[in-house]
Amino acid sequence: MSFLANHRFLKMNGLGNEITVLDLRGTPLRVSAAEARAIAADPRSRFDQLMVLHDPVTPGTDAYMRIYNTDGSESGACGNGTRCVGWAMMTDPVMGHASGRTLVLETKAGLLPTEQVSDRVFTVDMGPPRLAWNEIPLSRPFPDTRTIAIETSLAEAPELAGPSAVSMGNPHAIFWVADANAYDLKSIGPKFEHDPVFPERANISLAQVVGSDRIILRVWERGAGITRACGSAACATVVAAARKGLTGRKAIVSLPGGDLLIEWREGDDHVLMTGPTELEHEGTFSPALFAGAA
Ligand SMILES: N[C@H](CCC[C@H](N)C(=O)O)C(=O)O
Repeated sequence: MSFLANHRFLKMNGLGNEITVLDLRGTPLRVSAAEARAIAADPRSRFDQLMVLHDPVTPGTDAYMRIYNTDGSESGACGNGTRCVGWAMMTDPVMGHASGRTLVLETKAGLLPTEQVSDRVFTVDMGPPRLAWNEIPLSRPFPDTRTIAIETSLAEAPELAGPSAVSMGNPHAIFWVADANAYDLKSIGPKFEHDPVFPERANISLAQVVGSDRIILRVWERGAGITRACGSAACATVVAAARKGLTGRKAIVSLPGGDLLIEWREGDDHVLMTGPTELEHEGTFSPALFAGAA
């Protein structure tokens, strides 16, 4: 029987981005890709991202997080999920051992200082963007990632070319469009996600700049498909927009699930993301879920 049988989880969301939080601190256990897919398949625990808490690795941090997509693949960043973990570690009666209003979380991509702004609102320091082609990563050199060339060209939307590329600990491609709602993202998203220029695939955003401090954004997520919000995509988009002179370094990003405030701080170049969290319910995994999942 899987160690996950009867294990407790929280079903949360950050702006409608579906997040399941699972605490494995105090154990050496690790969720497999098949187990993640099994958790995603149950409507009670379904997620766009599964956030798994592990014991801290770097001294001074509060927890190490592994982040799984619906397809079982792992990501180095999830902005909305990180806010949810912040809430869980400060507020949940079982997971909430943290004292005070700040935490430092860690993923394979780096440290994420997380601060409670009010009851359910959190700011995550998403760190500096990675802008060099080999850090994103792209499969061949581009001296300037503000605009890159891709191989995919769509007969139905030839204007979708020359996206910006940014890593926020996970790879993002941002297409600048006049109307973010004018496209069938479900059809075009997977084609760009798998473009050969993205060796680790990419999260695909359609960004409509509506002012020097406001962007409308829709996202097709690597490994998860269309989500109602993607925090790291919002961060990547404001960085790319500011680099192109389309907005300033601080902007509201309006996603289908609601708004995020993003600031690309001067000085240390860190990107700060502020937005809400919501607890939907808690539950325990049915043992039957993992029959066949190693
Ligand atoms: N929803 C997440 C992003 C998940 C990233 C994932 N789809 C990947 O990079 O594989 C967010 O709020 O940042």
